[in-house]
Amino acid sequence: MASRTATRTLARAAMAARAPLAARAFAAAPRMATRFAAPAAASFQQTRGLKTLDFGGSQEKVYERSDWPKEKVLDYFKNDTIAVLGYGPQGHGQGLNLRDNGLNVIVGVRKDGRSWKKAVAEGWVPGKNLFSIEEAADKGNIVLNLLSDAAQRDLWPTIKPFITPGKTLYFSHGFAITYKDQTHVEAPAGVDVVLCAPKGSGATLRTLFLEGKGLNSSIAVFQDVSGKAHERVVALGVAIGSGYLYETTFQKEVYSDLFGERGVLMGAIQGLFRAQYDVLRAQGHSPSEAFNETVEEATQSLFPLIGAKGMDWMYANCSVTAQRGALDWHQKFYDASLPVFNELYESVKNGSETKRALDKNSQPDYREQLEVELQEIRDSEIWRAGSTVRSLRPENNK
Ligand SMILES: NC(=O)C1=CN([C@@H]2O[C@H](COP(=O)(O)OP(=O)(O)OC[C@H]3O[C@@H](n4cnc5c(N)ncnc54)[C@H](OP(=O)(O)O)[C@@H]3O)[C@@H](O)[C@H]2O)C=CC1
Ligand SMILES: CC(=O)[C@](C)(O)C(=O)O
Ligand SMILES: [Mg+2]
Ligand SMILES: [Mg+2]
Repeated sequence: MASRTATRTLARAAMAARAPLAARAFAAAPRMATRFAAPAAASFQQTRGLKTLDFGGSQEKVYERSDWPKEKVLDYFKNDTIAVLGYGPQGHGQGLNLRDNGLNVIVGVRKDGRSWKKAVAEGWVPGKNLFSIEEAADKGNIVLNLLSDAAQRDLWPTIKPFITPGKTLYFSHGFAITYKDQTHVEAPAGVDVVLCAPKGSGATLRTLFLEGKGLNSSIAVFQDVSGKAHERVVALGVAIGSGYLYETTFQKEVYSDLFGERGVLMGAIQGLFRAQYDVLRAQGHSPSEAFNETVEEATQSLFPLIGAKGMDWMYANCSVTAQRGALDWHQKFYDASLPVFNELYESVKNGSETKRALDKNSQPDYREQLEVELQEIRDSEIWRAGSTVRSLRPENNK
């Protein structure tokens, strides 16, 4: 019921949005698009670093790292030991960025596992700043729980005794706390519980930091015992290498994140690429043509234009033939996918997605199982064709 009402509401919103879109005569040539480009978001208040900005008509607060220069961050955390539990993509990115920022940071992972070896290879020293999960949780007064979400459930009874009053417990996902009926992770008494969720891969968090840039992250406070939880999570967000921070709640973060990664960011794009490629192949196009027209042109040419200046900018840099056709067809794709997105959101909200992630990713061979499916993707024609196409990029072909 609820999802049907939501579908109807969204469909109505879509109808309302359609008219002005058509009327806006999107046939703008590139130079027109530049002239009529929307003004940069207006800033209404600015206490250095904190701004209220207009996001498409809604006012939201964002925090920028300009309010937290390196010396201030160093001073702020001078008496703290930051323990990073887990060394997956986020443990790696956040841990190394904290270390390079000069903070007192230690890593906790299970001894001699894959993460332990990776941490040693990246300069963490056993007994100095690399410990078992229990030892690190004990030594740290700010504990960054960056274990896999399934391990956060399974190891909570082990970690909990070390999260004593006065400490700060930090997550990069609202998963464990929001779905506490499934994870049994309850905020411990006397502890600040905060979230800073980088909106991108840990690898990108690291590479952007090294380039002097920053990934955006969302922040939230679930439990504020010290009265300083908000300030501390902003400082931590900056210290791990975020560019700017926007506010959310644990629940909003986990709903949107699980939805987005299953949707456009990963699952939906994989499905769309595959469907288009299969039609082209069935109609007699060669693998290289099908791949180029589906993936290579998207990632190498058109999608970066969306990233640079928005959807209308990508349109404006394509032929008017392409613009006319894509504007006409986009609605059909919207209509076809809207019910799937609604079904997905419902599946996130009712706990089915988290239940499956917890069940699957707590199996002893979960990584091998995932790898089997990744290998199937790698072995499929589309991605084998892609490998050859990538090898032909001049920069890969020296
Ligand atoms: N990947 C990303 O870029 C993003 C992730 N997040 C969130 O950040 C958190 C960390 O995710 P991510 O960095 O991807 O890490 P992973 O999900 O890949 O988890 C990796 C860590 O969990 C450890 N682990 C898994 N199972 C166990 C176990 N049974 N006992 C002990 N350790 C275990 C692994 O250790 P070992 O190697 O020893 O198995 C490894 O150090 C999650 O909450 C995730 O949702 C948020 C934003 C983006
Ligand atoms: C990279 C990221 O933010 C994801 C896709 O949500 C995740 O890895 O969980
Ligand atoms: Mg995410
Ligand atoms: Mg995620």
